[in-house]
Order: sequence, then C-alpha cells, then structure tokens
Amino acid sequence: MSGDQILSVDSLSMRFGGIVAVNELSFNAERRKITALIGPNGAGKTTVFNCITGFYKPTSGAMRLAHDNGHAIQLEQLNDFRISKLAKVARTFQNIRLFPGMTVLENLMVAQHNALMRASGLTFLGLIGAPSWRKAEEAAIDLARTWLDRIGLLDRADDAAGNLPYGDQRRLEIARAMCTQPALLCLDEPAAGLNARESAALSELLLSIRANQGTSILLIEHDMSVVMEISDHIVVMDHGLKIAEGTPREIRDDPKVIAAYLGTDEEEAIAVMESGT
Ligand SMILES: Nc1ncnc2c1ncn2[C@@H]1O[C@H](COP(=O)(O)OP(=O)(O)OP(=O)(O)O)[C@@H](O)[C@H]1O
Repeated sequence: MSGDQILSVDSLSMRFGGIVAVNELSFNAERRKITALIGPNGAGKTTVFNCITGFYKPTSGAMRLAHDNGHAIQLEQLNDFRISKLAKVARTFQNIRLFPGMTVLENLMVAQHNALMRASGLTFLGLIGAPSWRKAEEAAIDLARTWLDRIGLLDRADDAAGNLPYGDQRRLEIARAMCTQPALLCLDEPAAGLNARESAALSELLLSIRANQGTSILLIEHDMSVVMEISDHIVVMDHGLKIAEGTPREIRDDPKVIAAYLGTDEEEAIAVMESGT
C-alpha cells in the first residue's frame, strides 16, 4: 500500500497484565480512503481503536496522524480529549451512545459544543446574545440540519433520539461524529444489529462521506458484506497480531485469513466469506 497516509501505526502493543491484546501491530490508513480492521472476537481490534482515540495509553509503539497541511501529531502522547480536539479524530462505539432523551437535532448540537463554547466567549457572549455568538449558533444548526438531511432524518429533528428505529440511531451517531468535522472517523462495528436494508443504507452513507467530505475512515466490522463492499484496504488481526492486509479481493482469497478469521472449518469459512462478495 502506498500513497498519502493519514494514520501510521508503528509497532503498537497493548498489554493487560498477562494478556497481550495487541502485539507489535503496524499498519497505515490512507487519506480519503476506507480502511477496515477485521478479525475474530478478541483479536484486539477495539483495543487498537482505544489506543488511537486515547482511551488507552499503549504499552509501546507509535501512532502518527498527519493532517492535510502536513502537520503531524503523535497520538500516543495525547489524552482522548486532545486527540479529538487537536488531531480531529472522532469515533463511535460498539454500543449506541446517543443521548436518548434529547432530540435528534440536540444530539448533533452537543457534538459542536467546543466550537460553540469558543464562539460564546465561554458563555458570556452567549448570555448577552452577541452577533458573533448568534452567527456561530446558526452555523451549528445549519451543519446539524445538513447532516440530518444526509441521513434522511430531517423530519425527525424534534423527536427524542431514543425513539428512532435502531438503524436510524446508528446513522445518527455517525452524523454526530461528522458534525465535529473529523479528519479521521473511527467506527466500531457500525453495522452491528442492522438488517440487510439498514446495512445497505450504512454502506451508502459511508461511501458518500468518503466521496463528498473526503473524510478518512477506519472501520471495525464483522459484517463481511459491508467490509467487502466499501473498503479500500483491509487489515486482518488475530490474537493481537496482524496476519494479513490487502484489498477486499486479496483478503477474501487468503487461506490464512479464512482459517484464522472464521475458524478451522474451511468449507464453511469460504461460504461465509463469499457471502460478503
Ligand atoms: N480493559 C481490558 N482489561 C483486560 N483485558 C482486556 C481489556 N480490553 C480488552 N481486553 C482483552 O484484550 C483482548 C482483545 O480484546 P478486544 O476487545 O480488543 O478484541 P476485539 O477484536 O475488539 O473483539 P470483538 O470483535 O469481540 O469486539 C481480549 O482478550 C480482551 O479480553
């Protein structure tokens, strides 16, 4: 894999006592591309995400995020707050983490809290309704409404987020992450629990984010139909190690991947991998 890397992970290791969850992992994610991280349960994928997003401090290794303008940031030196603010890395989680009692629109406004706080001069300008604050608030509402339109939820803007169907909540989480205007969007199993129609809508949304926003996406996903359809590059982990990487076609045909990812029954494994083509 060559080209313009937004993320370079170099010899990343994470230990929990005697468990080596991630073992000397190295890979790159290309700018404006979709990179998938796959592997069986317990392979270490979420731990990698937790290191990249600053939830865990890695035991060793380096993670370099390079912005468009050439500015590079060593993620292992920052905490989660600074990674989201300075490195502009946004993430979603395996379990939905919306504010269910807040409206759909409010969930997207909360994502823009940092920008709004700055514009409000840490609340004072907001309290007196200064024009600069009103302008920033209008821009935030515009951005939120644009994303609601993109995910087809504009007409549900005033409904409680918790009342949305599950697939809509998943897409709302992605819209919320996009409202932070991230350089790198990390999605942890966004297709989990979705039906076939919802998975297809998710794939379409991620492809449109790549095409229209040019956002780089790092994706953990078990749903092979989504992974094979939208990924530019796939990194495969097993027991904390990288066992393969390549294009969807290369990964689908790799016997090591088939055996490790899907167990020892090769015939069944091939059938499952092929279902994702
Ligand atoms: N905070 C923690 N403390 C101790 N062990 C942990 C912790 N987080 C993860 N692990 C262990 O690290 C290993 C990798 O877990 P991880 O959740 O990263 O795997 P995964 O590939 O994301 O799995 P899944 O696909 O099931 O989500 C597992 O053995 C797990 O039990």
